[in-house]
Amino acid sequence: MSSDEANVGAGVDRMVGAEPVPGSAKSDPILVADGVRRSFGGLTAVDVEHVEVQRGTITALIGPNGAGKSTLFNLLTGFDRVDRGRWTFEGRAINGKRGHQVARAGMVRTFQLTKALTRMTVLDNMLLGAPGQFGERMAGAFLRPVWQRQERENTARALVLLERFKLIDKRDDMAGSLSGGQRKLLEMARSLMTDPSMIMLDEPMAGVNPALVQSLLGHITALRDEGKTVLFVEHDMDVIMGISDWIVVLAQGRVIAEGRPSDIRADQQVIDAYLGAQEETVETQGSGE
Ligand SMILES: Nc1ncnc2c1ncn2[C@@H]1O[C@H](COP(=O)(O)OP(=O)(O)OP(=O)(O)O)[C@@H](O)[C@H]1O
Repeated sequence: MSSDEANVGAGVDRMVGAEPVPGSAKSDPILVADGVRRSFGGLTAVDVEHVEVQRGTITALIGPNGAGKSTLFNLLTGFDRVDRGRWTFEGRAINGKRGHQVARAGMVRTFQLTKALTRMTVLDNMLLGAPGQFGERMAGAFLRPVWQRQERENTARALVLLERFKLIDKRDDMAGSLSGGQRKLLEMARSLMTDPSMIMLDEPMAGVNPALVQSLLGHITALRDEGKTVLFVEHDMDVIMGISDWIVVLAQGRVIAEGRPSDIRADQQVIDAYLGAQEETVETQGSGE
């Protein structure tokens, strides 16, 4: 099924009124970034003039290798520092905040290389993602009932999420024993421990076997359908075209195009900068076999 069948075919255009041009205004943006710039030595990795992400959509961030996608994710989520730029989340400025503060504000992210702690159990990995963890030692004896209640609530929430992501049978296994795809599921489940309104997924499908791809896709669309906003970086064009409401194309750190999947497919600049290059790569790989 093509994206347009999935999104428009179901009669749902979640991007009503949005113009397919770089920096276009959205009717209900959850994230708005302005003049975000990051250089490494002489290399400008990110130089985004203006971008808005519409609430309650799946927006894909695509672009060739080295386009600046991960760097932009790191900046927006407080895992790297900008040279300049400001951005708001839910109408509040969050530039300058650190990762945990951004998460507390309601925007969480996963990483390209999953950060599951391999020598901890699946359940303990989930609890690490829990909000406001008191330690027993830090809390002191008189606060013990408070943190015990919080721990019970966190564990209950973790178990519900593990059930949802079909990892419940693995809860006492070491995270290191999970397959690549299961680790992606664990990371997604863990990111939901704080009940965020926006989830940023960095290459959620990379290294995932085809059987789990469908399951991950189902989880991503389910999050959107619950009203959460998903921004994801991905290279697999079938996945991108299949689930995205909107696509933002980055090349050399700049937004060169934005639009619905059908706009992006027809955009000559995108084909030249990215899709053409992808096809060439596929052909080259094919001829080498
Ligand atoms: N910590 C760093 N130090 C120096 N250069 C960096 C650093 N992080 C990223 N870069 C450079 O910034 C540019 C953008 O990198 P980034 O990883 O953001 O691209 P990307 O679009 O995510 O690429 P890919 O699709 O390959 O993951 C690249 O040229 C990269 O080499």
